[in-house]
Amino acid sequence: MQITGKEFPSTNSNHFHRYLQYSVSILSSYKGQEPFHLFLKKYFSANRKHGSKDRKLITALCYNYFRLGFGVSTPSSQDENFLLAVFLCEKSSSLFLDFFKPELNASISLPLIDKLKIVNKEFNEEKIFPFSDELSNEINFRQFNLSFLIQPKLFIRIRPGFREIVINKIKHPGFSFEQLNENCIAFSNNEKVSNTIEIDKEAVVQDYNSQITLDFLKPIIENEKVAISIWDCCAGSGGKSILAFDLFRNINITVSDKRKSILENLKVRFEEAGIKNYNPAPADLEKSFHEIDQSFDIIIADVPCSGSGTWARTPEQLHFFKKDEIKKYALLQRKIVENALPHLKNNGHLLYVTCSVFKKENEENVILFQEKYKLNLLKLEYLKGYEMQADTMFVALFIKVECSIALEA
Ligand SMILES: C[S@@+](CC[C@H](N)C(=O)[O-])C[C@H]1O[C@@H](n2cnc3c(N)ncnc32)[C@H](O)[C@@H]1O
Repeated sequence: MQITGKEFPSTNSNHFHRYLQYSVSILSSYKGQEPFHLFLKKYFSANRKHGSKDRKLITALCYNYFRLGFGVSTPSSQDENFLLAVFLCEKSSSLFLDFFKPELNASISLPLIDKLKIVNKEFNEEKIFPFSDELSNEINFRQFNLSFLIQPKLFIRIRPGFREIVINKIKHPGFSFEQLNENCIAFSNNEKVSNTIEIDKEAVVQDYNSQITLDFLKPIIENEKVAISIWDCCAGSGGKSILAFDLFRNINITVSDKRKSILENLKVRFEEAGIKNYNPAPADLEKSFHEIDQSFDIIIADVPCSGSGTWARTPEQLHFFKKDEIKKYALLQRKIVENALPHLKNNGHLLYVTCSVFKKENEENVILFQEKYKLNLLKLEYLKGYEMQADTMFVALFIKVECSIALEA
């Protein structure tokens, strides 16, 4: 959403002031208790006075504000910070900014690097992300910080057999899109692709890097003559499992998750996707569990995590995430892997995935898995989304060399 100001019902100065007041008041009542988009949805349904243009503008003002993270150097009023955020995060001339700060609006279309020089007394981009001491050394700190000032793209993955149909559909209504590889299309985040494409049947909405998380499994599965058994043990609504079905024909898949409700979503998505042959089972891997009594060739552990590699999509997390949660996630991830491992065959593979940039959840867990669980690390990689308006993910592939944890009877 661009705040050009053309969308304002009038250019009356009262209007501009009111938008700022609404946004300040919304942010003062938001304490990070739920994702900001859900909070806004509730606010707008309780405040019917805001029409659709108001809603878009207030939403954009608030998200831009969150994008500043901890970068504001000098104490200034919240109004000033909202205007600074419009200047840094928007790309084209804004009547709104022009009203309050015409001198900044005159430079709004400059490259980000030049805009940062203009406001270098008020804003330090190296302070946007507040957890630098927890960040993996693999992540380029400056680029990662700058990525928060730019809204990530929306990505879809075209499903097998639907390429022509999807490309024709998105060409016709004049969507602006970029084809990144055979199956991956990027849109600006405002494009309403779900009105045009049959989501989950023809294409899935899936981040660019999420689309390549299973590439490490290709050499293991592709040349196998017999069917490979896979357990997607934190399956959520099934993004990785649908990807596995689309990539590999010779697999049997079991999906589980702690939340029964998300498995219901998975079932709906699988139905849309035409996937019938799978075993669903709720299983909380933090505890010992009895719902799964089989051993698998491959376990995909796309574990719950801080999500810090996706915070450019949810920049409110920069303000509300608590550092001590990183350790809690790292411990939960260990527990999940520990409880899943007895169900991995000897010489079977564990694919460990997070969307975190924190070393505790990634490299440090990888070290622990090797030492404590006798897994051999084959490969690891950060899939760096901050360079391309996508999510950043971490993937590590292990092989189980000996049965160190016995399967419960
Ligand atoms: C990163 S999400 C999975 C995303 C999913 N694989 C996808 O690609 O769409 C992590 C999932 O782990 C699940 N989870 C959290 N705690 C768990 C636990 N103790 N046992 C099993 N699953 C858990 C969450 O419900 C969530 O759906």
